[in-house]
Amino acid sequence: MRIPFTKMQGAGNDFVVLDETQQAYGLTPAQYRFLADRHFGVGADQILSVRPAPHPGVDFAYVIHNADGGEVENCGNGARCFVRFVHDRGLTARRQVRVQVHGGVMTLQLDDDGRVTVDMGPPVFDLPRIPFDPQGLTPRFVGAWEVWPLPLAWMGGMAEVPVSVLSMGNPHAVWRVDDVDAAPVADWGPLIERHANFPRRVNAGFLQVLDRRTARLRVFERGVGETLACGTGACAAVVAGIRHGWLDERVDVRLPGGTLTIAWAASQGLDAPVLMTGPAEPVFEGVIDVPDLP
Ligand SMILES: N[C@H](CCC[C@H](N)C(=O)O)C(=O)O
Repeated sequence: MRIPFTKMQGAGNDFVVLDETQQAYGLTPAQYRFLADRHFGVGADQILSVRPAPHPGVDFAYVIHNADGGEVENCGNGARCFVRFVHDRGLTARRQVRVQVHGGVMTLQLDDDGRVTVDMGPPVFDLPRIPFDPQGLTPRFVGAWEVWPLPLAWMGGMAEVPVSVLSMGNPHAVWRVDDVDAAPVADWGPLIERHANFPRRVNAGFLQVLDRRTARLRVFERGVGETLACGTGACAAVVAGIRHGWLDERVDVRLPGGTLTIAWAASQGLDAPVLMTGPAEPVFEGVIDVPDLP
């Protein structure tokens, strides 16, 4: 099947974007994996599908597949690229669009300077909705909020990682570390991602607080591995930092691929929406023959 696509990136988190507003390609997980493959396909962290609005309350549907072929609930950097894509292709004349994702409805605003602000909706802390199974774990409190001591089997022994858990439509575990450059992202990221207490796996964020308005972050993403940036991960890390009293309500998050600005007015209530601002750039367009893969 010959498919046109647009390659895009948001702070180095990269995507293959497909316009399925006129026709659905009906791709299989193996075909999504092919598109994401950096040697045999186009290469991307996620595949984003633009689809028709499923109901009058939104302008489009937004479907996301990780590089491993699995469909997921949300993608923050992808949302910024989404609105840039639909505007640049003339699928809408509006600079603000609402999209339906598994994780809910988001409002995307294409700013005059080319950056994009996304209303990501409120964070979710209800453990079963993350989902996180606390079985066998006893939390301790930092500030007014739990930290869960996650046991990791490592080098024949047991390590313990203190994580804050929440959902931004997709699951996140955030660990505050002293130095992200020295953090065991490659070794412990996969162990956290697939930990038994996360029934649908989890995105693992490694947060370093520089000051109350500046943080560094590395993310080992569920279904991908370490990426240059993770939008929902930056949101989750700032929410965790604010709840634990480490951060103010507006933070610049420095990721390896770029900086995102996250704002969460927690003083107005935990159901306040999280706002994310950052770049969204097209890289190239192309056409690719996707083999029949069951
Ligand atoms: N790996 C994530 C999906 C993409 C999230 C990330 N690329 C973002 O910008 O939010 C998950 O499995 O939940």
